[in-house]
Amino acid sequence: MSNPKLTSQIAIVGAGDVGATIAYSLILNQVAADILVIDPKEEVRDAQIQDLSDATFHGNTSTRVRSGTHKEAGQSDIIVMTAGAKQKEGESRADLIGRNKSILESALKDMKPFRKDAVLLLVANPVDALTYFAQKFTDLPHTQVIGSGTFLDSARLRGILAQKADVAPSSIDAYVLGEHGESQFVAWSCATIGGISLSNVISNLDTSGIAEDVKNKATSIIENKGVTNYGIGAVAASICKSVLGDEKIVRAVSHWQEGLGVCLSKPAVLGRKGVLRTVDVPLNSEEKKSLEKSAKALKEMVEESG
Ligand SMILES: NC(=O)C1=CN([C@@H]2O[C@H](COP(=O)(O)OP(=O)(O)OC[C@H]3O[C@@H](n4cnc5c(N)ncnc54)[C@H](O)[C@@H]3O)[C@@H](O)[C@H]2O)C=CC1
Ligand SMILES: CC(=O)C(=O)O
Repeated sequence: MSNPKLTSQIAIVGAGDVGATIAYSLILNQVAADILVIDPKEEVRDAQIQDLSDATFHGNTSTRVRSGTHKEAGQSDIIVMTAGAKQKEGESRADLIGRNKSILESALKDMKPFRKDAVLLLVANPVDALTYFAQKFTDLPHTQVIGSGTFLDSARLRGILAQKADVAPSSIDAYVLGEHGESQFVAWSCATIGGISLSNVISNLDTSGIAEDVKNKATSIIENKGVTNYGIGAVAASICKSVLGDEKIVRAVSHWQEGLGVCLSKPAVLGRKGVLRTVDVPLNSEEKKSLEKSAKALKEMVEESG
């Protein structure tokens, strides 16, 4: 069935496993009229476009998928940056910074000038550092340059808690905050199920074990299949939908933190202008220290990358 309301254009920069899965999720969820796919590997790009187009011939016939240039990407409503190297076994997200920072800088240079209301969504890793650099490399307002951050980790956390409490994940409000990486932490003190404090619903929760499982989930998937693509596909498409629909949904995404001098994840209200505002959840003193530790780790990562 066609959707006459679809008018927006989303550019997917990087047509590898993650870029293609995000595009697929955008098609299934009928988020945009046009999806531009940009990748210097033309054969891979064109094959992904042909395959993705097959998904638009039944059900969602309103979305067109085509190849584009970096310049065209800069004129899109949303630009999703997945271009870059992914972790090989034994590598951390932080190990990718040198390679992915240069790819980011050259890709963004080729996209200029940006449409004034464009929202730039960083997905490539290390996502918090790349969000910081994308803000430096463009003249877009900081609020329009965001990273998928710990939205994915928070979804993983909700999945575990939902199983333990035997409730739907959507009834759980629980966040992983800070870096999408080693220094992330769970804000246990403000986690709720159906509005009730988590500790009143589930007793004897192994909080440190769960936090470790969430942190290590990507590594264990990558060890066995070489990539994580479906979780981020759903998460990135959901951010795009919230932005284009000006939905004002609250999600933990990476964005500029004035007081800390880095980009990291805190819950934020998402709308057409990107991050409309940060939601400062009340953290206990231990969690406040974890947030500062995460900011320090990210600052060092950014400084060491030159
Ligand atoms: N933020 C998150 O939660 C997640 C982030 N990722 C990250 O996403 C990134 C991409 O992962 P995959 O798609 O699996 O990698 P991939 O290797 O399958 O695809 C990357 C693509 O980027 C392309 N590329 C390189 N330079 C480019 C440029 N200047 N312009 C356009 N395209 C360019 C490559 O040709 C390649 O096709 C990695 O950094 C990975 O760590 C992956 C999963 C989750
Ligand atoms: C690869 C990655 O960042 C993730 O799946 O969380």
